[in-house]
Amino acid sequence: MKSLQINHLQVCYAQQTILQDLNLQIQDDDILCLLGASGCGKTTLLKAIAGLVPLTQGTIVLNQRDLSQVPVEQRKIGMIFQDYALFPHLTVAQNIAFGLGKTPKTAQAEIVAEMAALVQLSAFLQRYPHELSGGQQQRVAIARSLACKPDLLLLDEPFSNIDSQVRYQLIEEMKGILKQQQVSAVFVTHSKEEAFVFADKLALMEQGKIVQFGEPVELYQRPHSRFVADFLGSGSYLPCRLSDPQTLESELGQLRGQSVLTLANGQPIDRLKPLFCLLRPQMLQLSITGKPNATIIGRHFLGHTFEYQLKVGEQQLSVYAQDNLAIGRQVRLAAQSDLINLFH
Ligand SMILES: Nc1ncnc2c1ncn2[C@@H]1O[C@H](COP(=O)(O)OP(=O)(O)OP(=O)(O)O)[C@@H](O)[C@H]1O
Repeated sequence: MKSLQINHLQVCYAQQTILQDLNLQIQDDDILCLLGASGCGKTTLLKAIAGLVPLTQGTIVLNQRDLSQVPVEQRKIGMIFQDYALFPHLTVAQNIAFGLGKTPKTAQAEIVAEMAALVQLSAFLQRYPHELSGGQQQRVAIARSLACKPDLLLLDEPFSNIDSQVRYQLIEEMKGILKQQQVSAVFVTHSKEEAFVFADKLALMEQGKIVQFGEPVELYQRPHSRFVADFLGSGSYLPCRLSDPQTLESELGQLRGQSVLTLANGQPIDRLKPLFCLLRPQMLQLSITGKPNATIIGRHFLGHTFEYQLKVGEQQLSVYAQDNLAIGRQVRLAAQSDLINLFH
């Protein structure tokens, strides 16, 4: 079975610990995203997997092979950077063929043709990198990496230089190509939107540690901490209290869980501590009928919808709504209760 396993990894630069006790596992052709704030150690983790920085502790195992003693060039790992790192004096065909030195020339030509077709650049084989768009250059970089049949592809902010208009189309294409070629990938990004579109698995990092790992939808809908909740999307924390093990009381009325309520991290609720319920804007419904319980105190027009800031008691909440409503208007706000995330 294909897999990447990282166990108790520690990496230090000089006296500073950058990654500590980091554990991670992906399987088959999963695409893993490393997401986190600047300086949290994402690139360092990529470099550790590639063999470009030494490990202080721990192991990295790729397809049951411990990489500890395996030199960079024998790891069967491809790397793609945000600046594509193409050779400017080589054509597209020569760039794609670059890593195929030992392969006979006729086989090289076949692989180049196959890879160029895969990334839809068959008509561009004789061009030089400066004659290509950013997206096309990135496709060449991917074709060059895949030509060597890697076991794993590492991508460091691969889409950050791509125009936002074509970025998501390129991401979809790249995802399709990696799935077709059955190649696992680990990629780094600052953008949660890119992570949601490209990743099968998401590892959210904070100060050299993975704070939550899982499918993107799982992290978004079931964040284990406020840090994860806030990193992945906007939301407000509504004070509430437990009236029975399955029911919450708040300024928005009652919220009822499908089973006994716990904190978002699975720990039991401490009834002596203040309790807050995470409410994403899309979990709230604003209505102009019904008994008002909220006042509009701010609004932004987003094109496809409005985002309103509402005051509910002493609390401020954000909500999306289609209606064009004035600041100061009293409205009725209700919360959807099937996704309750509670924090102290
Ligand atoms: N060669 C180095 N020597 C010493 N410290 C380094 C070195 N490279 C990176 N660091 C430090 O290690 C920490 C993690 O850096 P890293 O590049 O892995 O972060 P990152 O999450 O990829 O950040 P960004 O999103 O800004 O690229 C930072 O504090 C950085 O200053």
